[in-house]
Amino acid sequence: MSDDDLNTPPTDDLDIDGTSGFSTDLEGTDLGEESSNQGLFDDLLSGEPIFENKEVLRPSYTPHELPHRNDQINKMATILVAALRGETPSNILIYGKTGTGKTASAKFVSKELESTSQKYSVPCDVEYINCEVTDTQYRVLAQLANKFIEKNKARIDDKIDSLETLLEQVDAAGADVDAGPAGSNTDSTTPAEGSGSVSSVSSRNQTDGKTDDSAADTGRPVETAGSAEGDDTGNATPSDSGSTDGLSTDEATGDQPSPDESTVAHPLESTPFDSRADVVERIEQLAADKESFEDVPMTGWPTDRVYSVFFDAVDYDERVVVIMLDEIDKLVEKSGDDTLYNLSRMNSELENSRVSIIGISNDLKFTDFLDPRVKSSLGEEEIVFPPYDANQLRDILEHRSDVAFKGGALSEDVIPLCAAFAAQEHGDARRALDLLRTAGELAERSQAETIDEDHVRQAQDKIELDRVVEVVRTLPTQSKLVLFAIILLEKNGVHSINTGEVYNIYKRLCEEIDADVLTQRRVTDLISELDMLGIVNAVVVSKGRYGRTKEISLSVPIDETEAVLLSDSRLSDIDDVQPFVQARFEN
Ligand SMILES: Nc1ncnc2c1ncn2[C@@H]1O[C@H](COP(=O)(O)OP(=O)(O)OP(=O)(O)O)[C@@H](O)[C@H]1O
Repeated sequence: MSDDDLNTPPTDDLDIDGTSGFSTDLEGTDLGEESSNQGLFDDLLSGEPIFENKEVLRPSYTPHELPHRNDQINKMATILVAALRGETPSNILIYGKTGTGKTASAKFVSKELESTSQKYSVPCDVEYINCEVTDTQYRVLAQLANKFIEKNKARIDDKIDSLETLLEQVDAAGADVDAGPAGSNTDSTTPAEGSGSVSSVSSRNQTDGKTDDSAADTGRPVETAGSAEGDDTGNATPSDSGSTDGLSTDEATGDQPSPDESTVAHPLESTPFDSRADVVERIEQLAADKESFEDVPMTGWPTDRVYSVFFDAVDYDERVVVIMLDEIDKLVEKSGDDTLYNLSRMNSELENSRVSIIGISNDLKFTDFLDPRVKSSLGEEEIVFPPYDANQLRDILEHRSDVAFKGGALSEDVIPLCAAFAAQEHGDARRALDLLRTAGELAERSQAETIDEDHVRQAQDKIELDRVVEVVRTLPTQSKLVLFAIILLEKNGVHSINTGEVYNIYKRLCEEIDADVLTQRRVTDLISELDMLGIVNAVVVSKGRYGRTKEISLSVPIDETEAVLLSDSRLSDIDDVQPFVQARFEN
């Protein structure tokens, strides 16, 4: 706390009626009782809002429809349907430029997969990881381990609930249950029936050593009671066992009541349990399993321990697991291909479950850095997402704008223009949606009644500037120094800047802030990188017998870029830059 802070009276002491010295700040403001505010926001609210629901234009919104992605979505579904048949789906590599709907389509398909798997009670889990955020093997495995532990615990709770209901039914039947089913209960429905957890009572952890042939074990989809609408996927086939209780009658042991003895089944009859004690023992064992799960901390364990916890968590139950690794190239770039290697060889060791990987990337080149075995395993199936053209982008925007804007808020040429701008970039739907949203915001800010072409052009400039600011802000210091040298030259009216001139000023700047001085060759590379980022334009020109040289010019607004550079605390130490420019002809 500063001295000033200490001298500031607590707000409770503020005397707004003007009797104390602190009232001056509030002079002229009307805080009268009849009006609790002064309409600061009223004016802004009074304009007819342009947006009906702005959220649908934000990147976080998941659309229900994805026009122009049917082929890719169908291909993914055709591969992943294997999971619903209890088989291991091939691994999939999805690639395409940014904003081509890869993530949105993959998430859409995985949602459908999970809901269909619930419908047919086929255990299938999809886990999504964004490798730009979770970018080390440790973090990926830890995150997956914890997610599966959570799922296992939830499943155990369901199983225990189901078994406790079974116990209640056994008790209600009131027979000599330890002697086997007596057939005296009045409720013919076992708790597992229609509970949606058909696989639950029949896990590999059964202590009685019995197996059941429920769908969960064979992987065949079984309709649960209440969800037997039939096969609307055209792919999954409901169980033909004719038994929907998931607990095979083969398991029932003990004295089977003969049909004439009783027409009502005992609660334990079609279960793997012989007695009440068996059920109690199973509940205790499940509770002990749950207790034994230990969450992985986000740092600190040896990686092989994390892997082994993850492995056990996945293998705890019979299921097909689909692991979706978005921005998979970032993971490989940051921490190599160990994670992918470990994930892709898991299936040969798993006993109960099967793992399939979906990798999503903007850039196929990352596969060059993969071990050939990982590369061929990961790329079993490849799905390409081509860029959208202007017409497709127009459709996408039209779908969203119906919900996003008030009727009549868009003038006719707005959507075609947004689509055309985004198509010029690289067919990026995210960019198109950003443009439309920003144009709407600019129109709203200027209290216009409709969004017009001008708002779209302003939005394009604003987005471009935001991009430049972000790129420049996150450059490494050395690149910032090179860029600063180019800016200084341009500001001093130097045209056709060459690498030697940039290098001389760059060296002076380095000395000024005590930074390492790189070689001219390295600085030439940094200039090429700035060129690739679209911040400078560097063209090689031939100087006849003097050889070839690069002519460099700035491609971004000079003042804004300089301001961003000077907001870096190291560069802001450079006081008087004028003398540096004199250095450009020195060697
Ligand atoms: N066909 C489409 N229909 C509707 N919206 C779409 C479509 N394709 C993409 N979008 C929207 O565009 C935005 C970007 O899509 P998405 O995140 O799926 O792209 P991506 O290819 O994964 O990009 P990146 O590689 O940068 O992650 C999202 O808001 C998404 O909802």
